[in-house]
Amino acid sequence: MPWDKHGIDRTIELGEFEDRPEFAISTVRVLRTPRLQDTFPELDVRAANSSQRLSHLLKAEYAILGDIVRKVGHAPVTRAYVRAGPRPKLFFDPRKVRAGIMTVGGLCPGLNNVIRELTSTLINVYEVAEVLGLRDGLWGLHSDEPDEALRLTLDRVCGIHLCGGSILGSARGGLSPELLPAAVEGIRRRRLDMVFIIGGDGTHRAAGVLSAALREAKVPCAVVCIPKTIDNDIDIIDRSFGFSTAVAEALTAISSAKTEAKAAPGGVGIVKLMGRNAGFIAAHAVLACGVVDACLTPEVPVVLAGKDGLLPHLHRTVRKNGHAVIVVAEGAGQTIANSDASAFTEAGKAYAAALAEGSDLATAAAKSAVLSPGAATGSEAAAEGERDQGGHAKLLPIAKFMKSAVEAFFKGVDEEVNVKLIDPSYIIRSVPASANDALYCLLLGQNAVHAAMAGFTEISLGLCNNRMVLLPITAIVENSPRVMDPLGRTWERVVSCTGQPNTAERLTVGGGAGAITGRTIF
Ligand SMILES: Nc1ncnc2c1ncn2[C@@H]1O[C@H](COP(=O)(O)OP(=O)(O)OP(=O)(O)O)[C@@H](O)[C@H]1O
Ligand SMILES: O=P(O)(O)OC[C@H]1O[C@](O)(CO)[C@@H](O)[C@@H]1O
Repeated sequence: MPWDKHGIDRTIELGEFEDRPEFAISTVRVLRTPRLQDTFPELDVRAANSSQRLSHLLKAEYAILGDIVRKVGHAPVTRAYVRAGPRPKLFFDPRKVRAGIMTVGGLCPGLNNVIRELTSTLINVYEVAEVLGLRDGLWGLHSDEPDEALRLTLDRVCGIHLCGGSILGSARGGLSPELLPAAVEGIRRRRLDMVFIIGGDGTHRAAGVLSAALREAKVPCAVVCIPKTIDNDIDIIDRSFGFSTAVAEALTAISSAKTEAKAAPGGVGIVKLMGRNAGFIAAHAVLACGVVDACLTPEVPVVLAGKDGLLPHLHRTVRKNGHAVIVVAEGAGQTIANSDASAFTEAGKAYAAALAEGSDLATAAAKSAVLSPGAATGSEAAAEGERDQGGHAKLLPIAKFMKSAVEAFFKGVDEEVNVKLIDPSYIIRSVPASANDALYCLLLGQNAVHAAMAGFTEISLGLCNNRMVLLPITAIVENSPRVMDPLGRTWERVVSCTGQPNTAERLTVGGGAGAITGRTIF
């Protein structure tokens, strides 16, 4: 059957590209992926991949194009990535391989799936000598527990993916400059040929530092990262595993908020979701459930009063529907989160007075921009305050602030409001992976092992245009954590779904008179 059996929309002749050079690709540059062979050519065993379980061995030149969409003005040079998969030649002799696995950072649905798949691919496909599960993130490199206590076997990993969490434990910290030499020594002492480090952007940075130190110390150990974060803030890849499970779990909380808000007079449900720098979880949950009236994310300024004010929008929504639901990402509005919420009573009074005088809703909203200086200034405390082991600033409680601000505003309007704050918190990331994420984890685990066995190092991997590719860690960390484009299509969809005022453009021009904005804090 010919490939065009269903008919074709149009044919673009190459000649057309010649006339329209802005669409043409003349050069494809495949991103270089480091290999141990470059540093340790003398150790390259160049063994034929003789696994009985593999029949599709990839040729070195297989690559996946990075830019699928071609826009006017795109450079004629495009990126491509090395395709992941089993290679015909191995750097290591599988029977001698000793491998280590670690999970680093916060939990994420699917961690156990990846641990199980790494272990079973190493044992079943390559029949390696030893697989060790190092405990408590990067701290595992410093532990002197005997290998027997850490050994991962097929029995040990059987069924672990049915539970959330990580059987190895997960932690932040463990690779400060003072700890780095001991971490390298830990790898040398255990004679590890490859370490699989499952973690987020911070972990990738740590893995880059560790790889460089291993190279310098002449330790021939492959470092392969597997990107993990429910925040979906790792650059280049289509998505990180666990993200869609977390979004699905968030829908349960939003649905409860809707039910609670509907049942109470003047009900307003607020759901707080994770997302320190990036609002992907909040935005995707809002789009997926379709019952939310306002979404606050770190990327888009939070404007509470005035023409584009969220509070007048909520009042309108409650008046029209009897209730409203708000989703707040934890990193949103950090410059206002500890300002004086009671000041919004004045905003509510001014808004109500304008309505009573016969102003239309837009004019009344504009008049609500009457605020005490305490509310308008906010605070930068989140950037300066306490930090966790990963160096992240402890966030200010934006969801609680929103609850107080809504209550204060409705008090000023003199209307009843019942605000219910739901914080599903760690629930969304401690659940087992969905089927979709489980499948993704399987592909990641298998391909990570294939890459390490072939000698790739200082790399990560993931889906790129729906194909599994290998990526240098340096390329991953360059623009991670990534954030949602406030002027992009996802945010536009959120605004059209919620009906909230779009305050995104203020990111570039700063807050207008009377507007309260919460800028992004990185
Ligand atoms: N530049 C760096 N150099 C050395 N180690 C680092 C570096 N950045 C991060 N790390 C280490 O990696 C650990 C994990 O990083 P981080 O806490 O940012 O979590 P993460 O990997 O981004 O995962 P999550 O998405 O759960 O936050 C840190 O606790 C720290 O020990
Ligand atoms: O409290 P912990 O474990 O540091 O994790 C919180 C952070 O982890 C993340 O979920 C990323 O995994 C962030 O959204 C959140 O701020």
